[in-house]
Amino acid sequence: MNTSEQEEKKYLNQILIKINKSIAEIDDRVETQLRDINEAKAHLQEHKRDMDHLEKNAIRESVGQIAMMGDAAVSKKRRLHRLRDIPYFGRFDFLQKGKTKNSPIYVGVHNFTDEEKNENLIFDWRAPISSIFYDFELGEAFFQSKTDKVEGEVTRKRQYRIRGGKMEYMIESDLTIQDDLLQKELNKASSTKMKNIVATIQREQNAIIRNENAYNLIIQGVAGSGKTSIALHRIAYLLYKQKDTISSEEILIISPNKVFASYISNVLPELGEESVEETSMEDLANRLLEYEIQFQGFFEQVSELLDNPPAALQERISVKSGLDFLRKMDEYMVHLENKGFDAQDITINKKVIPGWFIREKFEQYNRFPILKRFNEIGREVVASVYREYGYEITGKERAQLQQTIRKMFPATNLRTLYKNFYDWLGNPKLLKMRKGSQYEYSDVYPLIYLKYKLEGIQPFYKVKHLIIDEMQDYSAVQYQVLNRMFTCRKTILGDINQSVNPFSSSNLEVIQQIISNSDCMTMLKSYRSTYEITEFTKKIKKGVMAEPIERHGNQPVISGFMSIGDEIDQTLNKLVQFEESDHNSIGIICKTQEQANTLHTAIKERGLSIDMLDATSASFSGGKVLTTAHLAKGLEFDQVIVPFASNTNYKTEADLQMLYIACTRAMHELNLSFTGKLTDFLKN
Ligand SMILES: Nc1ncnc2c1ncn2[C@@H]1O[C@H](COP(=O)(O)OP(=O)(O)OP(=O)(O)O)[C@@H](O)[C@H]1O
Repeated sequence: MNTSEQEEKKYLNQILIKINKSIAEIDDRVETQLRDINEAKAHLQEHKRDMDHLEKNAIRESVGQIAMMGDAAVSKKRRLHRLRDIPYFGRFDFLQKGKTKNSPIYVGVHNFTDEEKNENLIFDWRAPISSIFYDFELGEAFFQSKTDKVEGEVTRKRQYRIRGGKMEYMIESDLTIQDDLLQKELNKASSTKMKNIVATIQREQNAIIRNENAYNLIIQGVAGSGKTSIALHRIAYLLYKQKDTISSEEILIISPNKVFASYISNVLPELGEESVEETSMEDLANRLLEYEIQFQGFFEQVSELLDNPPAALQERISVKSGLDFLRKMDEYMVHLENKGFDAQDITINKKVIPGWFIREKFEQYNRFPILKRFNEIGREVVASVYREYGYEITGKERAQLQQTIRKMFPATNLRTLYKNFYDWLGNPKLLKMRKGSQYEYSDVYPLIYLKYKLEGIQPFYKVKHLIIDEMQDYSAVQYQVLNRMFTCRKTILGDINQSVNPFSSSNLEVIQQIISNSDCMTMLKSYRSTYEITEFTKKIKKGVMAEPIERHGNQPVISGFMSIGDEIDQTLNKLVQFEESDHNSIGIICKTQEQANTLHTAIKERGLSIDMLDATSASFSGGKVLTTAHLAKGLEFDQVIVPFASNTNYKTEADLQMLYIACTRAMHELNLSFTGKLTDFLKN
């Protein structure tokens, strides 16, 4: 039963031998299959002339089948290679009620079966029985099998750290075990890509990952609570549990930007699943608007708001993001329906088609969006002229007819109708175009909503599960559009305290109001930062309920300077010191891109290097990074420096959010600096 560590190591070696044997068997099998394919192809080539159609097809089919078996073997081999590195990370001994013999259950990233003995040696972390590992300590326990609740007792529990097939350590379970391994994991320096947390998933996180009952699941979690990690593990879980009904191509993630997407890109492959498609609200908008409309990006909108925004801009943004605005748009649609279409008599070849007939057809086709009705009305007119007068309308007359019908409606162009909407609203100033006929970002989703109403847009039926990260950054209008475009199940996650645009953000109530049939789960424990950093950030945003993990480090330091030059100098010194530290990454996080640019120039002048992230960046490489709070959202660094924390730089509600986001990116160390007076947000 592998009681001692020595026995565990011996057992590990036996497992590795079996895994290696399986790999060798697959290699043999693939080699044979390859030979079979080549022989079949050669045979086909040689005897092509003597074969009939059916014989040729039979050979091609069998080559296809062997190739498919080959593909399956390759992916199995990939899984075995992963197991060879880390075969398992946990074990528990479960004595099922009514049985006398308990069996050790080893839990790993994948299943592994001894095919000769037909014995499961490693259980996939997503298997029903593996939930015991996450949900229970020693004592009574149960799991839900496909059909029953299976009860029993956990008599032993262990966790292992195995890397490269070598056991680095093993922890025997008592009640605090989870914390021991978790502490070790969290103490580690950051990595360039987000890691899987499969060995240390916490109970409340497990409940979210395995929640299959909720049709839509909304997760509000404090900074660093593992929302993104959990969402990715949930995808892996659903792909495993519902493999007959959902595949990775049918899952879509809406994430804030390409940098973030690159940062999280390793988690699913590490868990043995294919990556899933990722998009952003802007990419999606372009798709829905068929790339025909130019608009400002979200990043630019946020930048404008951080730079003394005019009150009118703030008003335009907040008006256009609320549910009331949508109601107005719906009223406008009713107005267009009732009063917009001005049906008139039409004369074709001296034959009159009365206006009432045209109106009747307009109303009869009300299951079509308005702009899609005109062709139908035209068809009806053609048929009726033939029926009533026995006259067949010519091609030219037909084109003329269509044009006449279209003219009965104020416009058929989305842009014009959108503009008309503001005139109808009695507030034309609410629409302000940017240079080059570019729309403001706040107009993009209202435009899509109007397009949907006027022309109809086909929903993305192929997507069977939609994940929306950073939910707080999307407006009610955006949720309405998403809800119509994606009729599938959704997992929506975010943190209202990390909104980068307070004028258009959505809180939980708004989201729940729009995404009906949703369950909400809250995560309060914060895993990313040390106790000291989490407590510090809680003072910046009062009322945040984050519970810090008991992992201690240095107190955050705030340094004041007499001149900006001195402040920049110290920032550069810190960058030099970082090279000698144990840390893998440092993030210098500014409020605005302009400030980041200033620092970048100073860094280069000093002959130092740093990776600057801006709105055009597409990947995250860790190490030394200079960026803005907006782009740093979702990322994390061993050490964070927040420069320019003065009362002139951080003074508005939007600034406060940025400061909070910047500070919560720090895992182990946080330094802030200012010139002149410290921002009030840091005085407590
Ligand atoms: N159970 C866990 N075991 C180990 N590490 C964990 C666990 N939960 C979270 N973490 C770590 O905490 C950090 C934060 O996780 P993640 O980025 O998923 O949180 P988040 O809630 O999305 O954060 P934010 O909203 O602040 O961007 C990551 O380093 C992640 O690996």
